[in-house]
Amino acid sequence: MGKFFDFFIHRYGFFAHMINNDLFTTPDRLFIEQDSWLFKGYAAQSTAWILPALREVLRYSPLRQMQVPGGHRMSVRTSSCGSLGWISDLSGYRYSEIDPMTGRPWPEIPAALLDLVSTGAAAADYPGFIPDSCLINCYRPGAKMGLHQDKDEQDRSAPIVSLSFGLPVTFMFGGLNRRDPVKRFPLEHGDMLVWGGASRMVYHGVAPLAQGEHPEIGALRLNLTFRRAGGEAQH
Ligand SMILES: O=C(O)CCC(=O)C(=O)O
Ligand SMILES: [Fe+2]
Repeated sequence: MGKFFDFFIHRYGFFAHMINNDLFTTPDRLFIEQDSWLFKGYAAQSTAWILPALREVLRYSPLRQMQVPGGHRMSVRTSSCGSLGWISDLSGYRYSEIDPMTGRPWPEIPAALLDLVSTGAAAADYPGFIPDSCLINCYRPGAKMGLHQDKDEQDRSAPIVSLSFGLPVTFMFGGLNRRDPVKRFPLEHGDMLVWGGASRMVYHGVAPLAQGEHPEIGALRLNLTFRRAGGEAQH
């Protein structure tokens, strides 16, 4: 009865939450795995302010294809905002306070996005989540991200909150070992995926993006991944 019971408890919890919160655009959250939830269309009605804010961030710290330690470049174009940004180069993966492309600190995470994400995390039972890093991933058709764990963060008690916009993609949600079975489900425009707790270190990735044209975003998928990368002292 485990999952069935869980479903009812969380369903009830969700509606209780909704009464006090009108930010939600869809009245549901879907159980993915222990401590992990999918909120369909959570941010779909917020693109009128999210996209201009993002454009501003990317004017300051542009998208680029980072080099991985093996030498080739990622198919995904990335940038960051927040006090720490995720970077990759020949010497490895890590977080940096400075954008290596501009030599300046990363731009701030727009305040309204912080609010949206903290509210979303709370609805997934992670109250008080304040990310210090937002990785911006931009996929063109064909771009993908292989199965990996997010393990460059110091504070693994915090969840990961991910918002997707534009073209749909197949998300792969595995287990704690690379060979564990992988659940596959679509991430579509406005979806929010929150994972943490017992699932914080799961292997995950996205399948190659299929061709298409999204009415608002064009032939792209944008993914914003909010994390707590530094220790408690980082804000
Ligand atoms: O694009 C996505 O949905 C996943 C991104 C991701 O896993 C990462 O940036 O670490
Ligand atoms: Fe990841």
